Amino acid sequence: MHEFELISSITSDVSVGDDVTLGIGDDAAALRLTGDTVVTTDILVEGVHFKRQWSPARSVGRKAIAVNVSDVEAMGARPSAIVVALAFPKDLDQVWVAEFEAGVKEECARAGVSLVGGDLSSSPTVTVCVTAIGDLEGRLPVTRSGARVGHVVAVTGNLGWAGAGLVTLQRGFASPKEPVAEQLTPSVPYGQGVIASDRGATSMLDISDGLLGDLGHICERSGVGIDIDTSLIEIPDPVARVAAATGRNALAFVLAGGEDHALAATFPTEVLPEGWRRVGVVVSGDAVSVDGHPWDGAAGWDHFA
Ligand SMILES: Nc1ncnc2c1ncn2[C@@H]1O[C@H](COP(=O)(O)OP(=O)(O)OP(=O)(O)O)[C@@H](O)[C@H]1O
Ligand SMILES: Cc1ncc(C[n+]2csc(CCOP(=O)(O)O)c2C)c(N)n1
Ligand SMILES: [Mg+2]
Repeated sequence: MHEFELISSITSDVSVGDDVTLGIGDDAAALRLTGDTVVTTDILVEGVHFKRQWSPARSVGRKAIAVNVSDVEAMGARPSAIVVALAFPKDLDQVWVAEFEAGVKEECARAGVSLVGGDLSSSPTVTVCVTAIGDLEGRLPVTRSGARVGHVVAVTGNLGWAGAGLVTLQRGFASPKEPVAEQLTPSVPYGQGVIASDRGATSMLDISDGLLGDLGHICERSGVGIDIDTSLIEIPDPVARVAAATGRNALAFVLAGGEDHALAATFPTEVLPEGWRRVGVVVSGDAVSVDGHPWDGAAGWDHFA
């Protein structure tokens, strides 16, 4: 199949939301948003973020959308639109590309975003770059810099699952299935970003590199410390099972495992929105601690370490 046939087959059945005034098919799309626009991009590279032996194409397509929309959620914006650039080897099976695009559309529907454009190229390995756009709808962005001493630190979504899934896959296993599924496609708590913003969240981010590492960004930008109270941390059963089977520390998966794309935020009061759970408190200082002590385990993911 040639490039333009491929584009037609990908874009023939795309439906869009009311904020799209011009969808796929021209040099650019047009959107009519009601407030300030948030824009974010994240890249997925074969061998770095996924392996084709581990991930069905559909999961890669879904993950590419999920990890980007979670950044829009983390700003307290309503996810609006997505563009997807895909580069892949010339000899890649066309079914792979079709399934990837099906995954993109499936996750767009789950996230409530419109696919409004993209790009295709050939490349030695599969690379996906997505840009996501969100509408603040009159709200202020929830940044990383608004945490103040005494605020409650809370999370919504899964923690530890994707990291446990990665270790499972690295050891050559495909089960337990739930953590593996979360590694292949994180379940982002869609809708919670706007809810947190409306409930007064003072800072927020999505957890891509591990809870402690990412909360460190809030500490740095807000000029505070954060203390995590491990008595408040639940260890999900499948995560505990992977830890036991691999001789690892289950708490380390939850605190330092990456790629769950849960949301973490600080709130000025104890009363949290439904679905959020308290994990700690903002303290004076400049770093994240665990039960009052520095964490001596591995920090979060670093692409260039
Ligand atoms: N190559 C780049 N050029 C310009 N800005 C960049 C570049 N890479 C990252 N940034 C910006 O730096 C900030 C932090 O980016 P980073 O990728 O660490 O955060 P993230 O996207 O939330 O996390 P993750 O990539 O782990 O999901 C963001 O504002 C991002 O737009
Ligand atoms: C094949 C394979 N090897 C390793 C990993 C683990 N991994 C890759 S990127 C990342 C952090 C988030 O990335 P980013 O900061 O780019 O969002 C993690 C934990 C994986 N998913 N697949
Ligand atoms: Mg990024």
